Amino acid sequence: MNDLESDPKRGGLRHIVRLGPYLRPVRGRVIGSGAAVLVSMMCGLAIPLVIQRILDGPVAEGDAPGLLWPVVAVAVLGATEALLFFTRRKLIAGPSTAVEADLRADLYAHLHRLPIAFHDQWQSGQLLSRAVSDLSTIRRFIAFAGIFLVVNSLTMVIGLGVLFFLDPVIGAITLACSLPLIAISTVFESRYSVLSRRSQDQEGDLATTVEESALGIRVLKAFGRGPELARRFAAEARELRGTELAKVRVLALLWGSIIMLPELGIALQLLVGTFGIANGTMTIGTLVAGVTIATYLRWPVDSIGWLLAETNQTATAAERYWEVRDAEVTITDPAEPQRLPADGAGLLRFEDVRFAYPATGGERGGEVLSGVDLEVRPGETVALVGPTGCGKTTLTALVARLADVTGGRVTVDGVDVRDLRLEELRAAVATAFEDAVLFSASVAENVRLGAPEASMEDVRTALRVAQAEEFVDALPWGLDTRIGEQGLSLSGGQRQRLALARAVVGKPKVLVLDDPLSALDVQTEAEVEHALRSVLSGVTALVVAHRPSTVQLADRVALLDDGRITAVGTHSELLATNTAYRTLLSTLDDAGADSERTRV
Ligand SMILES: Nc1ncnc2c1ncn2[C@@H]1O[C@H](COP(=O)(O)OP(=O)(O)OP(=O)(O)O)[C@@H](O)[C@H]1O
Repeated sequence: MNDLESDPKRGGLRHIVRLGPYLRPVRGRVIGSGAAVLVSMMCGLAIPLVIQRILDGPVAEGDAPGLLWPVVAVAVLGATEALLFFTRRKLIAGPSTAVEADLRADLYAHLHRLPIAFHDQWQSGQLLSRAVSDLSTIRRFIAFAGIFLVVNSLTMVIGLGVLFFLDPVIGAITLACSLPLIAISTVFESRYSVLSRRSQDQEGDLATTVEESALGIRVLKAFGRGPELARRFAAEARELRGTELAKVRVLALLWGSIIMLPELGIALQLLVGTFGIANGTMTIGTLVAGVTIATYLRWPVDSIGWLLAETNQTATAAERYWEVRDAEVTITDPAEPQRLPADGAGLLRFEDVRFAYPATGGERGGEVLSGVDLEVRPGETVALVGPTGCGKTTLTALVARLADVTGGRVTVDGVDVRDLRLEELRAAVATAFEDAVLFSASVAENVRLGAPEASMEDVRTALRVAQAEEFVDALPWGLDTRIGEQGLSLSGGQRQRLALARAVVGKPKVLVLDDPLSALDVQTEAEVEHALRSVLSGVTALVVAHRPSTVQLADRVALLDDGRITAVGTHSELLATNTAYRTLLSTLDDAGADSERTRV
């Protein structure tokens, strides 16, 4: 999902308006903060009017004692202005960060609910930049740009009104110089919004590159691909720089016009005012007050373009945020959930199961599974074998509903997995993957991800089953040892055994293992499988097998080929009767032997 450029005509503001429900709980403080800054600006506007009175009154008449109250008024107005500015900051800091935190928490929770298919299609860097920099942009808008856009517009209107009241000519000159600014800002806004979206997407791409390089650092180092990646990164960074420079050019053009026009206006006011004073149609106080107000209005007028740019950037950030939040959660609890039978022993069945990946890049995804029928009886271990890419992993993902069948059904104890609440299904079915991902947490916390309520005794039993207790006890803090990002400080075999412990800790009825033993040496693999069998004798297990040794430990073997189960039987039956199985096994043999040689 890259380089989506927003169409300015689509009305980016609606993406900001959709943030409304998040602002509702803090609206009192947001409005209070806006009111504080508006009153503070009004105090600033009032000061030139008092100055007018001073110049045309006590100063013109040489009345020194008459200066006292106007001077006190200026001091009080100045102090109030400063105090209210401070109040604005204090009022808005809490709400803006609270909204940012709520948006971020909801995004994170939504990411967890979204199906694997969503995560397959989105780069993690794009998600990261939306969760971090786009939300910071939204926070800045709530705390600053949003409020000032309203307050500065109001100040402009009120200030112009005061100028017209003071002297219609001075008012008209200021208005004439402000109107072109609004036109220029509108043109600038549409150009800036396209650039702003582009730069935010490019930032996401950069984040993806950094993240993938950090995760794959071993591969990159082993293949000596660091310099090439660095060149690619530099090219991406240059592209982002180009977009940022284009943004600066648009801003520079805008600022040029913004600075020039008000200066021109002040020059004209001085000219007209000097003639007015000479003709006796204007007082010195009125001219000074008019020029001071026009100068005071420069910030509200000047800032409009910049505030519109911030609004644009926020609209883009909000659009990017909602793109993720609007992604459909396709795997949900059923409307009328069923329960698993209390006396169910864990019968797993695939009935005419079909599956096709969603279409990507305009191409329709072909069917990977086209009518799979398979029964794994309670307590039985079935090994799933088949040529590479035939759909073994895909089939295992359907049991715990990491993806949903596109035809047929998967049942556990006779209940369609789609009729179960996800929580109940995932407590009954545990999955361990080929890639043993561990999290930055203690050993115990990593194992407990499989069953958060598990007692310390349950954790120990699971570790024992997975032949992991011994090495965990040898770690510096035993079960409390924090393991590094993705458990990188552990060996591949240790990580696999912890992943196995995590799968069995909840005592599931059905265990789905997607070749989780691939990183173990033959002896440890046999120990783990032996322990798994003896301790969890009541578990139904479907194991994707890439090694003959794994196949031999299963009660039966199912051969998946061309989207269907083409043979089921014991290892020796299939060996004796099925040519395709014999051929496949000889390739597995070779692969197994190769991997053993690699280890030696
Ligand atoms: N997320 C995905 N989107 C589209 N196609 C996919 C996706 N994941 C897998 N496939 C395709 O589906 C087919 C089956 O993949 P799967 O990983 O299930 O095979 P496998 O039998 O487990 O392979 P292996 O033995 O190599 O692990 C392959 O052609 C693969 O390219």
